Amino acid sequence: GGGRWRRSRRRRREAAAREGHALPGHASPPPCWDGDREEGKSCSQGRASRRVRIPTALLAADLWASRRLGVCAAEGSPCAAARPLLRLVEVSGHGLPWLLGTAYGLWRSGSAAAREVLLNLLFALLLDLVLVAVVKGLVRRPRPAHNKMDMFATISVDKYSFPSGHATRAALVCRFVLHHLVLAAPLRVLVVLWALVVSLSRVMLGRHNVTDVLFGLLLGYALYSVVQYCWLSPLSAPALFALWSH
Ligand SMILES: CC(C)=CCC/C(C)=C/COP(=O)(O)O
Repeated sequence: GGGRWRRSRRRRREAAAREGHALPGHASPPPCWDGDREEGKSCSQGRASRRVRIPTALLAADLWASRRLGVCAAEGSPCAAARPLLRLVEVSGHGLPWLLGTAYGLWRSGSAAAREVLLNLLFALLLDLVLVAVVKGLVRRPRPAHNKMDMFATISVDKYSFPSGHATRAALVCRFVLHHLVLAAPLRVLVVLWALVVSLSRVMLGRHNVTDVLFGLLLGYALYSVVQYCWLSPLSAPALFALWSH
């Protein structure tokens, strides 16, 4: 009796996973993701090379929390009125304004010290873009099903979700600015708040799942340590700095 009940329950769970919906008492069933199919579909239908296995309970909790927090994901969402504001927050953490702004600052900078800091910020931003693109391309986690893909200036790997590029940039820039700029305490708090709001807004806009953002923050935090370790200076990279002396 017990064995048959367990078998039939397992069959129902597998069928639910194939169809991408949850059983009563189970937040979400998918056991893995495959970058070319919507998350929540059975991996038995995907190609082995594209599969990423992660604990089912963690994935289910992640999908459940991300759906609940995606309150500005579309026009009909509970907090749709806040969507335009969050899209402005999105622009504030986008790679393009940061790259262009830093390059412009570098071009206009009058002091050697400012040039050194800006050159390292540019290096950090480029390293971040490459690293995120590589991880997205390897992991191939699809964006949440409730995401509306209306972001500006994306590259091909941006159809993938893990990790959040905005979250890595927010953590990286936050650490960089706090370390290299002399700011009054209220401004330092604002910088940290900006990084947190950019990260939270990724889930609220439906762009990302919670784990994409948490991993992105960790990656950006760690990346800053790499940038500090490889710090470019007139001593370590004389050829680069010689570009400005002519
Ligand atoms: C085109 C350039 C220079 C950068 C792309 C920036 C971008 C669109 C990142 C995606 O961020 P999320 O992974 O947080 O959605």
